[in-house]
Parts: sequence; structure tokens; C-alpha cells
Amino acid sequence: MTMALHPSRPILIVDDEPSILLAIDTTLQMAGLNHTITCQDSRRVMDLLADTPIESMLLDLNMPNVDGHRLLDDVRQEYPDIPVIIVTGAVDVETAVRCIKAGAFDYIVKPVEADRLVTAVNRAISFQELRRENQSLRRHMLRDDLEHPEAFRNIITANPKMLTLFQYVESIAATSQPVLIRGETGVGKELIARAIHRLSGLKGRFVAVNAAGLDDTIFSDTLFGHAKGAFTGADSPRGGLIEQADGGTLFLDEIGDLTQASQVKLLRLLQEGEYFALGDDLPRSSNARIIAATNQRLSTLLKENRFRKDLNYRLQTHRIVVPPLRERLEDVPLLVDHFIAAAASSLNKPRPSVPDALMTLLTGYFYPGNVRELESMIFDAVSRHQSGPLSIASIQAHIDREQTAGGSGMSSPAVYDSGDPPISFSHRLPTLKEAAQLLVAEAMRRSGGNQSKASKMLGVSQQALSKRLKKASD
Ligand SMILES: Nc1ncnc2c1ncn2[C@@H]1O[C@H](COP(=O)(O)OP(=O)(O)OP(=O)(O)O)[C@@H](O)[C@H]1O
Repeated sequence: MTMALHPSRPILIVDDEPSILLAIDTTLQMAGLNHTITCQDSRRVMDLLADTPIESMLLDLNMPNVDGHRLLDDVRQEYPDIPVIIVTGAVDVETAVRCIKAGAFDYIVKPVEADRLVTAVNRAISFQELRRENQSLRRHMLRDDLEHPEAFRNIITANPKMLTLFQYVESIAATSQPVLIRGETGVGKELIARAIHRLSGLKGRFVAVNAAGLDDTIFSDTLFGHAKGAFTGADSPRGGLIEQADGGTLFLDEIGDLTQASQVKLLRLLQEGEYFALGDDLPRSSNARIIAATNQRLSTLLKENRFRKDLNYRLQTHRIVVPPLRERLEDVPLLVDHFIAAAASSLNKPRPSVPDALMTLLTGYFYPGNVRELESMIFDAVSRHQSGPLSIASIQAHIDREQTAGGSGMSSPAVYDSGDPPISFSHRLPTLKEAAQLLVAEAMRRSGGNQSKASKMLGVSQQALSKRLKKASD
């Protein structure tokens, strides 16, 4: 029987003397702290930390090459969350004070007493558990600020902007005014629209219509229905989707694609609550609440006279902008977990684990197709999965394809290519923050996920790159 590893992340022991490494390791193992890594060469420590998330660290001070003081400073700077316990032969008070001032978690003098060592390490583990619990509580507290968190249960996020957006949704859900939801493709606009409907108290149905590519006749027929004989083949009258949304919500997706004629009809519906079925002169009335969505910039369409000002004005009462996934990369690990569980259950497979390198790749990607793209990458990877951790291959191949093809061609704000010239932008320039994320993602892709190579390409230290990737995934 294999024993469970404790703690879940390893304890790193750094000392240049093999006999001391062995003694400390054995003491910890005997106390049930069996998840350890030992390192005799202090020059390797920062690389090791970049590759492996650790729980806590035991650090000798007097070592050749990089001494413990310098390492303590570097670790505190790059990984301030890791508790560092100094284990040293130096008994003088000044050294101890200097280490504690530099941020050491504890200070133990050699020869090491087993009890003292085990207590210190256990304290560091409890400290880490408390810190993680705090983080998770903070996430929940943000949700606790909501009156009806259950309305958003299928929207996975820990992003403060999204949670503020949920609060706004709660405050406007019960009004009868239209709502306009903007955001790139696949960010979850329809999920938000459904949450609004759930919170609205409306008894009718939620009916979704996608206006993309519909000419005025098809749009009108789909939405408003037709009278008998309205056109060839209209042998009997038929109600449109607006009838099905009576007393409920009509979700009109891709309204930026509406023809001018359809825009006039939508405006009438919004202003008067009236519409005409095709081939009918008598107006009918509707009490459906309208939620419209678009992934286009209406300001651009307005300037180009492709969207009516009066319609835009009518839609502006309640506006919601859903941030793209690349601006809330902290959601990626949560979404990955969620989609892996969903995919494993729908494909009737055991849940594979996610290797760190895969998570690093995923948290450095630009996501032109946002959450939908992540969802389909994960489903694809799980469906190909045989055994062991989830393979990086299909996801890496997807990212490579997207990047060499210059994005998905959807509403990708920046399209770039791995050949020369290296970067070209489509609809708008990315912000500096986006451009930095883009470069990091590209370097990680070109280096096959190798941080050391990627950091050289980017001209930053591996620690700086690792910090950036970690920040994105925390
Ligand atoms: N935060 C989220 N948590 C879980 N699933 C999500 C989240 N956001 C989006 N999804 C999933 O991603 C997919 C796309 O979401 P949705 O259709 O709501 O996006 P959209 O912005 O309306 O896209 P489009 O503009 O292309 O119509 C859906 O399968 C949805 O369930």
C-alpha cells in the first residue's frame, strides 16, 4: 500500500552537507512528514522553486556558492508566501536577528533537536494551511456579498470584477428595462443573461435568438412569426419566438449584426412593446424582457452608421461588460478543474490530474475564444486521455495552431504570428498588460513550456518569469 504524502506540497531541505540533509530528512520522515526534497547545491534552489511549488523550506546559512543569507533574500522577494526556517550552526544573536529581520519564519541551531525541528515545520505547514484557508474564505466572502449566490452557481469565477458585476446584476435583475451585455465571444454573456432571468422573478421562459447572419425577413419571421400567406410557403400562421418569451426573457445575441430594417423593428419592440408578424398589419404586443448582447464595439458601428443611435440609446439603461478571460487569468485553474470534472463525468472516465507545466501553459495563453475555447480544449484533452496526468500535447497543439493561424478569427483583439514580422494587430492595439501576457504566452509556447528557455527569450530572469506566471495562476 502506498502512503499518502504529507504535506501535499514538498518541504525543501537545503544544506551543502549530505549527512545533515540525511539527518533532517530522516527526522521529518519519522514524524510523518514524508513529502520532502533535498538539495545540496544552493545554486539550484531558485530553479527548483520555479519548477515545483513547495510548502516550506529548511535553509542552511553557511554554504559555498550562494550562501543562505542571499538565498533567504531571493526567496522572500520572489516567493514571499514560502515560510523559510533557518537551520544553522551560527549561534550568535546578531545572525539570528538579521535572519528574522530578513523575513525568516523560524531559526534553529545545529545540532538540531528532533522535537524543535518537527514543531517548527508543523507550524509552517499550519501557517500555510491558514493562509490558503484565508484565500478561499476571501473568495467565498466576495460571493457572500451576494444576496442570491445560487443564481450564479454555474459561473465559475473568483475575479473581483466579475463578482462586482454579479452584484450589479442582482440590483437590476428585477426591473423591466432592457439590458445590454458586451464582451468578447465566449466570455459567458449568455450565462449572465440566464442569471438575470433567474433573478428577475419572471415566470415566463428564457428564449435565446442569435441574430448573426440573419437577413431582415428571416430575423422577423424567427422573432415575430408570420400570418398565413405572408410569403410563398406560409400556408398557416405561425407565432415567433417572441410569443414563447411572453412573460419571460428574450435574449437577443449578436445584435451588432442586425440589418438596418431589423434594428427599426427591435427599436419599436423596445419602445412600444409592439411588433408586427410578417404579412400582418395589426400590431401585437409583447411583455418579454429584452436582454441584448454583442461582441462588437457598438461605438465603432455607430461611427460607421451601421448601428442606429436611437436603438443604442434605448439599450444603454443597464450595461454590463464581461471582461475577457485573459484579464482574469486567476479564473483559469478554477475553470480547468470545473471542466475536467464535467468532461470526466460526461465521458465516464476517471478525473486526470493536471501537471504544473500544463497549468503554466494554460495561465499564459491569450484565449481569443475565451472560456468557450478553454472548455473545448479541456474536453478534447480529456477525451484523448488514457492514463496518468492529463497530457499537454493536444493543448499545446491547439495553442500552436491558434497562434500560427493568427487567432481564431473571432473577436481576437490581437492577432499574432510566430514568423516575421512577429506581431500584427487586427481590431485594436492590445494594452501594455495584454501585450506582456501575449509575449509571455508566445515565449512559453516557443520554448515548449520550458521557463528557463522562455525567460532567456524574454530577456528577464527565470525568477521574474516564474513570478509573473505564478501571479497569473494564483
Ligand atoms: N465563468 C464560467 N464558468 C463556467 N462556464 C463558463 C463560464 N463562462 C463561460 N462558460 C462556458 O463557456 C461557453 C460560452 O459561454 P457563453 O455562450 O455564455 O458565452 P457568450 O459570451 O455568450 O459567447 P458568444 O458571444 O459567442 O455568444 C459555454 O459553454 C459556457 O457554459
